[in-house]
Amino acid sequence: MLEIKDISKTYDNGHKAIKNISFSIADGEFLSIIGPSGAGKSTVLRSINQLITDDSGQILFNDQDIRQANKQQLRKIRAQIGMVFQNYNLVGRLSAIENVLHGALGRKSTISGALGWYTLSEKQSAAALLDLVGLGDFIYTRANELSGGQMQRVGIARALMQEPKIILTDEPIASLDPQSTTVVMDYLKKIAVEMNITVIANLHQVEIAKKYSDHIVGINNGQVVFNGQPNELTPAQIVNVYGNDVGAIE
Ligand SMILES: Nc1ncnc2c1ncn2[C@@H]1O[C@H](COP(=O)(O)OP(=O)(O)OP(=O)(O)O)[C@@H](O)[C@H]1O
Repeated sequence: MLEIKDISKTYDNGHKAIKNISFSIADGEFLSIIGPSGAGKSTVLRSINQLITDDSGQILFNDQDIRQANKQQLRKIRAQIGMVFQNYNLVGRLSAIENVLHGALGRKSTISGALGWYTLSEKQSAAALLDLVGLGDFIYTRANELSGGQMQRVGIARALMQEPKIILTDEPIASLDPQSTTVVMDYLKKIAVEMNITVIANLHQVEIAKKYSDHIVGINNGQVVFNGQPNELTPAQIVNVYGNDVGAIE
């Protein structure tokens, strides 16, 4: 269970990016954050694993306030939060399985991680995760020889290698064609449903958010203007979230 309580963030240039944001997320829930460009979606996501520090509020992860965690506690919390990136963040010259194994680094000693020493069981897990995302035939393919959709599935397998409780993903499908979008979203959904991993995704396309989410939070100008189930997101609510940024709605 993750509870975001009243978080606000003003960047160093004085811009108030988010204001008193609150919402909560149940375990295994697929939550989408929607809103126009610049609304504050990435700021919220970055707050959750404290890539930026908020000015005020609480972020409770299983009742522990992430904002109050010391370095060691934060490392433990971050180990439970996997990230899936818009631009995949893979090492192109390394194979799919080597990229997935990088997901285990947080649990290894610095030396064995730096030397790329992985146990047989870690290698077996990485191969099984690639199989899970439909890439069993591409284990030894170099990442830069994969399609965008396949690279994103490697990114998902790498996040899973971390054995996370939560996956955070900022625009995971922004660089993908419609067919790859469906495949990647289907796998993210499967992870939430079958592995009970909470998925929090910033999404630009409302229809995709409605199709895949259990719960949607709409942000406009740094504030929550919608917090509910997809079927509660009526056309009027969508206008409320996007204002005049109609292009984003389609
Ligand atoms: N490091 C920063 N310093 C100053 N202002 C920032 C910084 N990062 C973001 N902002 C500003 O804060 C606001 C919210 O940004 P954020 O990236 O969270 O929005 P977003 O909803 O994710 O937008 P997009 O959909 O375009 O990615 C924007 O006005 C942005 O310009």
